[in-house]
Amino acid sequence: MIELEGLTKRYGDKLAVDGLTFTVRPGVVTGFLGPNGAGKSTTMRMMLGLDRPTAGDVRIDGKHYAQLRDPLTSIGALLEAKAVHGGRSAYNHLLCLAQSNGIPSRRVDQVLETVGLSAVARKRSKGFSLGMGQRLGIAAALLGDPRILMFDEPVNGLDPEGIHWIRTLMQRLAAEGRTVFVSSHLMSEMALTAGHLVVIGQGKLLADTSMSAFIAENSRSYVTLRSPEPERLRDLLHGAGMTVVPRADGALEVDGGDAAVIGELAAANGLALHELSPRQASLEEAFMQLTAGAVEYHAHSEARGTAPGGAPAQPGGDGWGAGRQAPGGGRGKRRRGKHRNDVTDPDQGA
Ligand SMILES: Nc1ncnc2c1ncn2[C@@H]1O[C@H](COP(=O)(O)OP(=O)(O)OP(=O)(O)O)[C@@H](O)[C@H]1O
Repeated sequence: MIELEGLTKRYGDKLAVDGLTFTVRPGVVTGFLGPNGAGKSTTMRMMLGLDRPTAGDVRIDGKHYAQLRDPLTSIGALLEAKAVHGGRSAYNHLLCLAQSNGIPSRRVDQVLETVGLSAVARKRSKGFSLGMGQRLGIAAALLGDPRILMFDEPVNGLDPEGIHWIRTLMQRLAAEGRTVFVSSHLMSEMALTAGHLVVIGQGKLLADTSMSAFIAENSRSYVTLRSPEPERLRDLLHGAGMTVVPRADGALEVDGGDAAVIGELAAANGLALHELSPRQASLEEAFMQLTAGAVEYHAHSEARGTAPGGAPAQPGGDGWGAGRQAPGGGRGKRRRGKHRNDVTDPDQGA
């Protein structure tokens, strides 16, 4: 396990990490999410003893990183893909790491095989592509066969095959009962990879929950309907206590009722439906809702006419429809000029 308690890091005036308390557990891939500058890399660096906390504590299986005897056998990490001496071959890079960490040299060939670099093992890593560099970094993380693995943006710059490979590897490592902690900005990828999420914003913990609960709690789900008699349908659903918002394209969006109930109600009242689609919110939509108030660098070119996740905006202006509030107590509303490092796009005249 990785246990953080009140973990805090201050750089001058900047509180980069602000009292984080959470536990990363084995057996599941835990995604670590947050907008740019939220403090993810700083947190990971403190976990690895590369930065000293201003306050609080982080323990790896109950110990501080500095107390681990052969750290690579307890925790493996990919922080920066190309943190490798370019003149060295992949094999020699890994061999040096193995020798300085009491790891048998046969592990070098094993991990090269695992990451698919055996054929280029004797070549200088200077000529490696971004993807090969990522694979070498992952090989180093796996070298000590650690029970805990940590990856900072592992799929950055990878092609679809590489992304798929990393996803499968992480899930396999978690299925073996290891602790897998991974940061990424690729929400669609994270949604496929992680079972648990830790989300931070401006250094503070915003969520520590399962993927499904996170999406359910931080996004709105609704049913989209189309009917040749939209007004009759709207009155019927209103009468049943549902909130109905007509869309500009003629569809109705319904909160507060599930598709089966709506379909049966329409049938019982002789109303034809041309569409009845429950809408499952995406991780990206939920993430944007939760973190909108914690975004440090925020462009002002707001997409007018679409809500996060692509739902058309209502005349109410915030994309959630008149009279409704975004989940999370309205944190989802974008407010101009609230954030310290707001970037104003002069072309937008904001
Ligand atoms: N060495 C440092 N000196 C001063 N400020 C720093 C230093 N390292 C990080 N920061 C600041 O701390 C904050 C958190 O940075 P960090 O890199 O941890 O965020 P992040 O969540 O990893 O961001 P990103 O997603 O953009 O990689 C940022 O405001 C950053 O500018």
